[in-house]
Amino acid sequence: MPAHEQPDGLPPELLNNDPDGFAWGVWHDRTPKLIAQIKDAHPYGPAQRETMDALWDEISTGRMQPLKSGAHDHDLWAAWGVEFFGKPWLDTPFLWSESYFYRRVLDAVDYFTPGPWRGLDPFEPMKAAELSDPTLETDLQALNELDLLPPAGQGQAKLLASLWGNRADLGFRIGKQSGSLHPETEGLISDHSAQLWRHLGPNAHVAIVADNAGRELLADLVLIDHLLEHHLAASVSLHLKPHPYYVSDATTADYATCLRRLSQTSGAATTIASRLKNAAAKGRLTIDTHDFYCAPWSFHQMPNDLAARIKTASLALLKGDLNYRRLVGDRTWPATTRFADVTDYFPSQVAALRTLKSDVVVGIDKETETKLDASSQEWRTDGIHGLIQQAAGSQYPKVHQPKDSCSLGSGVE
Ligand SMILES: O=P(O)(O)OC[C@@]1(O)O[C@H](CO)[C@@H](O)[C@@H]1O
Repeated sequence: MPAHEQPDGLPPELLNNDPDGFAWGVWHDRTPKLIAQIKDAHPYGPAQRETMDALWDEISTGRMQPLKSGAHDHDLWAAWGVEFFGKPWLDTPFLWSESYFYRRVLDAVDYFTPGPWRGLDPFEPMKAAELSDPTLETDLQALNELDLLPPAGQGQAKLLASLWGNRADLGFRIGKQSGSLHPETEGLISDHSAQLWRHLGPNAHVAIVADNAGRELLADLVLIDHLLEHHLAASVSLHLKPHPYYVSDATTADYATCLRRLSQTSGAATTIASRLKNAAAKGRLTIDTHDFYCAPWSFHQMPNDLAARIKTASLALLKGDLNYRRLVGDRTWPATTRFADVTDYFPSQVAALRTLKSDVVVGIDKETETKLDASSQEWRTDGIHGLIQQAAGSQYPKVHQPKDSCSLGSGVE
């Protein structure tokens, strides 16, 4: 057995404690800046500020603590965190601990606590700033020219816009220069888009598991409209986060805001917004969510009720880096591992649209990997490279089986 493999045949999970790993920078550089930004963004009182500071102390010098005892989901997290609580944050898995960090931020700012701060999205000012960026108007006006292309060309352009919209992730930009943006296909290191389109048609039901609000969600909405308008889908369900997460992840409130923003730009954007509202009114565009979308586990542990809903889709389109980590497992997979091999447990046909922003990647051919490794680029994490991957089917042997689906406790749908 190769040295990097675990006895169960899976490569090890990515942890936080590798100074050369991507997670190291997240905890040492990005997290303190993010905590400072949240404190700056709202007129929080001393208790909330002290809790935020205490969280940073705990992460940087202490051991991971459970949620405060009054939290509605205290018991759930107590069970989920049993093997991690009491350990230094750096010695825990990257996927698990990052998710828990966002849960602790909501605790610190009283997001779930009955009282005046309940429901205030700590990341809202950062999301709003993106939607008021003056360059956004020009980008939305460009939709008018797109209308002049033949439908297939429009579709491909909108698919790529939805992919590259994922570059605009706000959490990722903290502490980084915004990289030079490549138009269209430059930077695309794996492209199964031709295969993806084959799953679509007048009777298709598409589930889009969204990632970020702002520019990315706007691009997703434009793509959804295209699918519905051009008979590439009979219906689309847009899966959003049930509460704020990973800074810019899209919630229902963000969806409503993005639709409003679309309708504020005259021409094609307004037309798209009104078609989408119409599709929503007719039940062709539905919104879905589940607490599991903010749980710290990979999709192998997707609860049965969510899996049953996803299973109705002809194709599930998973957006972004975090959904990719959860789909393939946040592990040290060799980059040449077949995408189909690590995703065939998923309840439906699945495609990933992802800008690479963390260490994990699969489905890259050897030649491409060698070329990228030889370049001076940090191609796995620089937020510039992207992929569109789709498993051709389940003709490959399963590399691993789904684990037992996770329990979300009582009171959760
Ligand atoms: O899912 P997204 O929005 O594309 O990316 C989320 C992300 O920015 O957050 C993590 C770092 O905090 C990384 O996994 C990833 O780069």
